[in-house]
Amino acid sequence: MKTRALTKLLSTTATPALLLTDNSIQWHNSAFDTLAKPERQQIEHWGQHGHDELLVCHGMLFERLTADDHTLVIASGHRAPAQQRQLMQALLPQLQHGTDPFFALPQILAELLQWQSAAACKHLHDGQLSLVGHWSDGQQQPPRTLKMKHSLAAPLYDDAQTGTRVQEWEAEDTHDPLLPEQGIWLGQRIDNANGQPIGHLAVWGPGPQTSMADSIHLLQLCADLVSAWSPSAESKEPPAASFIQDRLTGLPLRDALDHALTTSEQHYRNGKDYLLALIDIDALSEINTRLGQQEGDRVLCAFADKLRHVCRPNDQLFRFGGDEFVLLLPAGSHPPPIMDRLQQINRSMSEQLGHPFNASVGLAKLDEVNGSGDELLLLADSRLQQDKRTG
Ligand SMILES: Nc1nc2c(ncn2[C@@H]2O[C@H](COP(=O)(O)OP(=O)(O)OP(=O)(O)O)[C@@H](O)[C@H]2O)c(=O)[nH]1
Repeated sequence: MKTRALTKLLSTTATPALLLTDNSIQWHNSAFDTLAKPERQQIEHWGQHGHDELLVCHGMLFERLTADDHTLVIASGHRAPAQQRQLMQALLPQLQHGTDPFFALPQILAELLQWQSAAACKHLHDGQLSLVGHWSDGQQQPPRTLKMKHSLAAPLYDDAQTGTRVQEWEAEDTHDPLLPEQGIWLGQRIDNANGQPIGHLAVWGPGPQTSMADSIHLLQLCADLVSAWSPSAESKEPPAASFIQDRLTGLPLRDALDHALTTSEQHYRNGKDYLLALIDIDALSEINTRLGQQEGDRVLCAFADKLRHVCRPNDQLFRFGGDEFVLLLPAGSHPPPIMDRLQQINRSMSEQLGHPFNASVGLAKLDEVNGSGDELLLLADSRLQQDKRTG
């Protein structure tokens, strides 16, 4: 069990959580601290030695999840403990493997709450939504960009007070391209730690097979989890979006990358490592000449969109120059499978464009260059040139 991922995820949730390793307390969140001492002792003792499967304490229901030498004790409330447990069991392994929660959650939510469809969107610039995860009729659907004004979710972003919205619709009421003729839609906005909307979750279909209250409850819990997982909860760095963005792709540019590299150098000195991927579209000049500048622009935008979709909350993406992009990713003990993801993007770009597409890549880690951001870029560039030569 990756305890660091777990503790990060649960640190800001409002319900108490406690992690025991070899039967002694390794970590607890601040909600656990707010309980009276006898209650804390009761929960700890039950976590270590209790025979009952569940514990009711302080009006909450506590459950244990055990793996290897670790026991995670979490309060789940009375309403939907089994669903919360299933949610965590489905979501945590995906997060530990570096899957973006926006990609993973729709399938989990649709199956758990038995809705026909579910989606998770990130809020982009210029009134656009990036549909990252979309589960419909038992299948994962491809990611795409949507116009906010056509989405039933638009009021969630207009009115900061209303984070949750339920709506019945009929075909004539909406231009939302995701929705069938009629049904019920439930949406939940996701705010970051500063209260700014970063996206939303939605489920829809003929109606919930389980109770609507359970669906609302679980969507709200997921929004809290995604918010806790997002980088702004712990980082005081200005987001890349505070730099001027590229007008074509909406991505931050070279100055934002320079800033991010300086920040990475500082984190490196505190023991964190980073992986940089320098990515260059092959033969864009040929596409421009053969198919026109507009097609070249379309290729750049589509590629930027696809790269955006594979970014996890802590990953950063930049347009580095004409046809070059940079992905800067925190690199823990399990490096993200970035080569696999880029190969998938190459394949889906070729399918989408109807002509062959390839982007070459050079990868380098900060610890290979003793923590120097400039040298990190140089090393990634020399590997990119090598990749171009060898194909
Ligand atoms: N359509 C379009 N083209 C661009 C833009 N920015 C740069 N380019 C083009 O990208 C091409 C980059 O040229 P090169 O660096 O030689 O790259 P390439 O043709 O992709 O060739 P290789 O990278 O060697 O495979 C040039 O033709 C630029 O005009 C843009 O915003 N839109």
